[in-house]
Amino acid sequence: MARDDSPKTPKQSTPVMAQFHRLKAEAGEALLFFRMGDFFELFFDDAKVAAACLDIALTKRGEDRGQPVPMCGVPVHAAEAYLARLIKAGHRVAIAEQTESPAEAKRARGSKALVERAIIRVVTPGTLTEESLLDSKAANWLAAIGRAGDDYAIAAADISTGRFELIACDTGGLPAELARLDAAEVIADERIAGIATTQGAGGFDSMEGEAALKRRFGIKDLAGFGSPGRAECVAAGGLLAYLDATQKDATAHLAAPRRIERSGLMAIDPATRTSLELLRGADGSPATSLLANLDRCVTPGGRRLLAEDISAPLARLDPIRARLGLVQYFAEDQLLREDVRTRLKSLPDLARALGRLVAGRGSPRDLAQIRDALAGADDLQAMLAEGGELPDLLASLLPQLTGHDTLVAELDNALVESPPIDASKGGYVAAGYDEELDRLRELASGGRQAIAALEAKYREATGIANLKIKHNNVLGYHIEVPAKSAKPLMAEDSGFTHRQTMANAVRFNSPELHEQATALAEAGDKALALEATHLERLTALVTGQAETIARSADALARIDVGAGQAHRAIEGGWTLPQLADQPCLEIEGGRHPVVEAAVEKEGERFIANDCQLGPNDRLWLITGPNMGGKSTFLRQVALIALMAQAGGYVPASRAKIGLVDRLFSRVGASDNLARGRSTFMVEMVETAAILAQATRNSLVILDEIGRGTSTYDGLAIAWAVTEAMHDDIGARTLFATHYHELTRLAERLDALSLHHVRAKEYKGDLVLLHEVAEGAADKSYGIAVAKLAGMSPKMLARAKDILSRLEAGRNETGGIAAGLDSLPLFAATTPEEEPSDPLVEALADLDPDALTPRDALDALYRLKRLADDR
Ligand SMILES: Nc1ncnc2c1ncn2[C@@H]1O[C@H](COP(=O)(O)OP(=O)(O)OP(=O)(O)O)[C@@H](O)[C@H]1O
Repeated sequence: MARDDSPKTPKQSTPVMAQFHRLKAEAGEALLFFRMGDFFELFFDDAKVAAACLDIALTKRGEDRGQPVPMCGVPVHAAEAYLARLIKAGHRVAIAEQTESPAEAKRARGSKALVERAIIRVVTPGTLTEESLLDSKAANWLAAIGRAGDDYAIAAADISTGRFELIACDTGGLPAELARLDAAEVIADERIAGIATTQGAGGFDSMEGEAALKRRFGIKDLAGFGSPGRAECVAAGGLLAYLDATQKDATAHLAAPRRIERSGLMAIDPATRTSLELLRGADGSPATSLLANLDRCVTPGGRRLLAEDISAPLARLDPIRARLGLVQYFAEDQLLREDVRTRLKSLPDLARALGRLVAGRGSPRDLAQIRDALAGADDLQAMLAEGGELPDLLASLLPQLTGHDTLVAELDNALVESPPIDASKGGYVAAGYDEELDRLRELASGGRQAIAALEAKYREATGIANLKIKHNNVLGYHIEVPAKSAKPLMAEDSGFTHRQTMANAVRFNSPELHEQATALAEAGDKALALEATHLERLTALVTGQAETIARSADALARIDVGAGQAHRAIEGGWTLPQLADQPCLEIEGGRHPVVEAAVEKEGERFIANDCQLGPNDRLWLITGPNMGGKSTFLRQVALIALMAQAGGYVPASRAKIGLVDRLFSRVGASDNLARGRSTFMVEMVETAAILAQATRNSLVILDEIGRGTSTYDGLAIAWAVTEAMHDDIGARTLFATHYHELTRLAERLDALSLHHVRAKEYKGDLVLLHEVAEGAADKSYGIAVAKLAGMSPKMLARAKDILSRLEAGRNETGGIAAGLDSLPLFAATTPEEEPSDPLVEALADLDPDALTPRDALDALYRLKRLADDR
């Protein structure tokens, strides 16, 4: 007999396993959390994956179709923490809940009935709303990519706050837009080269998308949304279908879509974002980013908005000036600024509380957060309105902070001061709000008193001093006495009914207790049910005003960013930038905020530098020793332009920024981490992208491009890139290089000028001055930097020897650029300081006629030592 036919290994699954298989088929690739009582269980491969990821025990649960069933589980009350880890590790999780209680199942379908289960939600990285799963400082975008012919578009939603954006772009623009959003999850229904996406849930169709948008927002025509194009409708269709598929019956919170006009924003590609360390430092940590350095916001909403401002600086004068006007208003009035910040600090996260309520996952505490935040917004409005002449942006924000008086009053009357997150135990509706509820609560509390009185009465009647009335989930209320005193109560006519005998105690019931307990439970149940209806009604009241509440949340966030930026500007002694619409860039006393903070922490001073780029001098070629500060200078110029266009003050004593349409920052191969492709290849691809996209109005930072290949190839590429940048593109460009040969380009290219970071040798040691000066560097000081780094004297001596041979060879042949023309190397420059030679200096200092024989011998030893040092 074949093994499968044995009665012990039935081919059919048990009913519960059959139910599991059905739900697992529905969940697809998502891990299935299968609710069984107090646990979410995972089976088969899901169990293996989850056990490994969560570091929990993998067990077995009998057999299914002849095969053992691997299983692991997490307790329901702690599920959120486990979910967080699975989501972080990139998994999606389908939650299958029991949709009826075991008692209901029995009542409906008999004693052996299986409890109904259904997937109530698929938790994915882009569709989170729970506070504990989200980063309060960052938006949480789900992005869907749509395509119609050659046009692409992104539909992006952050359902934790209800933001919804439609962005039209070409394939080339996709990575930049996704990088701006820093999306938690990207879905598509086809593969898109270079972008990691997961499969959506269908709906990627322009007609379907249009219909879904109309249905969702109850409109007849999309003209009100700025008539999104076909690709945008495809993307929106995919996004809405995915939200429906993951949220099931709950509706995700979405405001009307905002079409993002990319021309209104400074374009910044992913490589530039990484290189400028906007949201994460080079070590990947947010703590060392530009954002962390700038962030003085006091609300989570403000922090999220600042991150967006930094990720998407503006490229139009008026809106930038509006933001700057707000910052200036707060910068110039310290008392007002502090008052605003103190008030904001105490406010809850309005946008996210609203997101949870609209998504159907709201709690009584979320309602109280709405109440407190809206009341605070109203007070803030009243205070700010007294301020006389207001900057335009603030004047337009103030009305958005008010208008919720009735709602606030209702929530105020209805809720206790600090209601719980868990609604199941009640206690969140305030006393005095509902007479019926008060009556039921009184009954319940009267019942508890009556039970306490009963306990006293029984003690007295039985003479058992430690008789107790207790409560548990199995027996409900019962009387418990020590085993040794139980005998009289066991008698037929004692008035007590025996329920349970334990090792040390015996439990009883009595008709009186039963009656009181039933009354108590009924009153309690009714009170709970009544509170639940209030919760539902109040939630509906709030979600009915979701749009205006979301607007209040946005206004609070903008005010927080304005005041926070002002605070940071005052702290750092920053300046209000001037914006212009010609391609100029004038920075006096510019600083790199993050490096400055790091340098100051070490007790040193950061050296401020100027930069002047304009039509006649738009390409700076910067040379100088390693560690001299070239990269810092380049990045600080880029950051100042970015911070100004994000609408904030800048770390400089004066700054005039001609609007930058696109910002590029590239770091040479050897400074970059390998990302699968050869680093040199990455560098070339990225440089090609700059040459293809940069315009006259762009700002380009090139840091040692061309270094990752052979010297000749590298120089040739750097040379050609510089020429193309100068002649064809005309973007404002800063190019740091170690190829001193490039400085010869200054002879031919009118708008190119030479600069260097200063250094000098003092008594054989290199001193880095971190000062940017005109002209090219006199030499590269590589060996001196190696000495600073602690390389051994023997190694250094050998390197010096090799260097002098190489240089001799170069002089004979005319150097590596000999073939280009007959100009001598570094012809454009006059070295600022002759390199000093300690041996020559010591010799020059000697006056042989004035020496005693003893001095002469000492001098000889000294000279010998200096010669050895060389
Ligand atoms: N303006 C400045 N004032 C004070 N210290 C500075 C300044 N600029 C840079 N530094 C310090 O010098 C270090 C090196 O700077 P940076 O990386 O910009 O040099 P670099 O010239 O680009 O070097 P490399 O060519 O090796 O990449 C910084 O980490 C910082 O500590």
